Amino acid sequence: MKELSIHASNHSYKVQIGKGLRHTVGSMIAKDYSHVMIITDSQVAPLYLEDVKHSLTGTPIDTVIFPAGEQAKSMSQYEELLTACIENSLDRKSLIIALGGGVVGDLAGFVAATYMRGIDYIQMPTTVLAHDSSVGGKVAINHPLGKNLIGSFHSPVQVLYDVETLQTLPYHELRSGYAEIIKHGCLDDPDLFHDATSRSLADEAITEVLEDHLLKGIAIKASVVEQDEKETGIRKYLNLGHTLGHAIESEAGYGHVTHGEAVAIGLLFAMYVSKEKLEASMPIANLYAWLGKQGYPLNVLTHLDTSSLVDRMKKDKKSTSGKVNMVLLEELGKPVMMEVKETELTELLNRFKEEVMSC
Ligand SMILES: NC(=O)c1ccc[n+]([C@@H]2O[C@H](COP(=O)([O-])OP(=O)(O)OC[C@H]3O[C@@H](n4cnc5c(N)ncnc54)[C@H](O)[C@@H]3O)[C@@H](O)[C@H]2O)c1
Ligand SMILES: O=C(O)C(=O)C[C@@H](O)[C@H](O)[C@H](O)COP(=O)(O)O
Ligand SMILES: [Zn+2]
Repeated sequence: MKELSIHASNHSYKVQIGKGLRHTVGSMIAKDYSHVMIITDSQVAPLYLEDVKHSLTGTPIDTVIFPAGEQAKSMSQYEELLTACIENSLDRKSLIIALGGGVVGDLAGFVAATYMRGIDYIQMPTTVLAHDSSVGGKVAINHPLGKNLIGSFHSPVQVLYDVETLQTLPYHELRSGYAEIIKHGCLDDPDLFHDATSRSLADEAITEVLEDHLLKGIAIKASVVEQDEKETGIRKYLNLGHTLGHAIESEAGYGHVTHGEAVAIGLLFAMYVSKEKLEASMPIANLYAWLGKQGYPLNVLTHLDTSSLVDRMKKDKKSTSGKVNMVLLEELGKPVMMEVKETELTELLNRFKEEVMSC
């Protein structure tokens, strides 16, 4: 098992990564709790819920299963989960376990952040993408007008990543999660970027390097969130590719394009803007070709209206007074924040659609 410690403002927590951890959760939890509520989704539950439940002995356990998918990060689903907490008499000494991908982590984490003004929760990620979402304490639900607009910072008390669960992950979800690995490579590890984008994700051999890529991604994320937990400075860099990515997700309708698929297009756009505004040398053609070969749905952008996307980008959490701030790259491994004016953004997005996305 691999382990690293993250120092959050209120507490430190361990990220433990290994095979079969779902069978030993009970003995790995550091504290006694009055109640444990496992929150998971309808696809993960039949695969792993019993294993986790079985490992927890001696504490009353409740389980809540919600329909899988991005649409669950909604007000109505959030309210249902809070109702389940109240009906099951969870108290301030209770623990929530978020068993699943980023949707479960963000939603259950937001419930934990707000129920009785905040109770403990453990992240048990089961997707590649959740190497990112389970670390750092950002929890949120979506609003029809924008991604993750309702949320909080609430760090987990532990992250238990059973990488054996990734064996059942469908290929398109593995691919989706790789967008965040590539993002972490762009931000702080060009070798990781080059290594990941020189492989075929459909190849069986990816499982041999996957754990290494996940560990590298987690280490980069951990280092950033330790330095800037509440995103007043360098944490904004973790949003590389998300200014357009989030706009695509909400404009297309949550769940029509996965988070990772949208971020992949957003990464290409961030590279394009970096090339145009900073004269940065960016591997745009290589990344575009690699994403296409892996089957990322790159054509979704052509069906989305530029001015609607720009309006959505103006509502991004990094924007101030409607001014869009994007994370750009001076070179791979060197992120920088930059304001992009509305007219320029519209022009760049139109040119990006024509020059890059219609090849
Ligand atoms: N909080 C953060 O820092 C952060 C970071 C990145 C992304 N996110 C959020 O994460 C979400 C995306 O997460 P995701 O891609 O994990 O999506 P997800 O949680 O919807 O999981 C993707 C699909 O895979 C299924 N699944 C999960 N684990 C499985 C397994 N082991 N085997 C088979 N099927 C499995 C799920 O049921 C779902 O259908 C987005 O809402 C995004 O905004 C948050
Ligand atoms: O942890 C962060 O900070 C990130 O930006 C990581 C992103 O991959 C993630 O999608 C995050 O949820 C986006 O945050 P948001 O503040 O733009 O909603
Ligand atoms: Zn993301």
